[in-house]
Amino acid sequence: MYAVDLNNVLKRFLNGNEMTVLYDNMNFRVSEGELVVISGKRLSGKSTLLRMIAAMTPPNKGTVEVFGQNLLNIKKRPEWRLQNIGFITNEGCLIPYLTAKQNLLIGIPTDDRNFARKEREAEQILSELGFSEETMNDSYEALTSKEQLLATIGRIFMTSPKLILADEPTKELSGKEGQDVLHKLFSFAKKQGSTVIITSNDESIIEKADTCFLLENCKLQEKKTQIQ
Ligand SMILES: Nc1ncnc2c1ncn2[C@@H]1O[C@H](COP(=O)(O)OP(=O)(O)OP(=O)(O)O)[C@@H](O)[C@H]1O
Repeated sequence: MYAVDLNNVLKRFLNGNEMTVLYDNMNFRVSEGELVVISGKRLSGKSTLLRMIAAMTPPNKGTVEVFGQNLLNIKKRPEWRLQNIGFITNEGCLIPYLTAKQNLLIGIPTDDRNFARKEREAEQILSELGFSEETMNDSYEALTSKEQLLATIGRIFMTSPKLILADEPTKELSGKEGQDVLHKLFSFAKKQGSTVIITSNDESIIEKADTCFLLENCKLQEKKTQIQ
């Protein structure tokens, strides 16, 4: 079974009278535990591909399967997403008015008998990611871009999703900062056996991939990375 399996996918959008075809008869397979980077020009459809894998937008034709499940057959998509997917984007993945720590604890009621243990776990994760007691109790929107990305990664560490999708996560960070943050994410994913699909045109990220694809002319083509 593949982590992700797209078969003969067509995806298009109608904007006014203009039809944009993003993918035509596209196939894409990712094995469990693989680290895949997808690169491509602006507006080639990288973000849409991740959104499709997260069951946020359907294909017009073809099938999208995640861990063997055809996404069209999922009844409760938000629940399915919460259970299976960690999604990192630049648009802010966490709740702005909650603190970094509260964001890690979403879904765990304060009267849950495991709450205190989970709270300690959240503190430990955030502290390992470089948060002080003060910053972990700051509202998410008060954090810097780097801290917001780290908090999102903290949420991923807390929930251990089987599939991690990251849409140009380091776009707002300097090269070195971005690499440090992603290094933490990649080590975690390898340890947990999580599958990672990341969109980026950054060579330093591409060279970490097990497999790299280029999205071009409505298809994904495997691209040799520099170290292969
Ligand atoms: N919901 C939508 N409705 C209409 N058009 C859309 C929708 N979502 C995406 N598009 C169009 O699909 C195209 C690809 O967008 P997408 O954001 O997937 O590309 P991208 O490769 O991630 O771009 P970038 O590198 O700029 O982030 C764009 O032309 C966009 O306008």
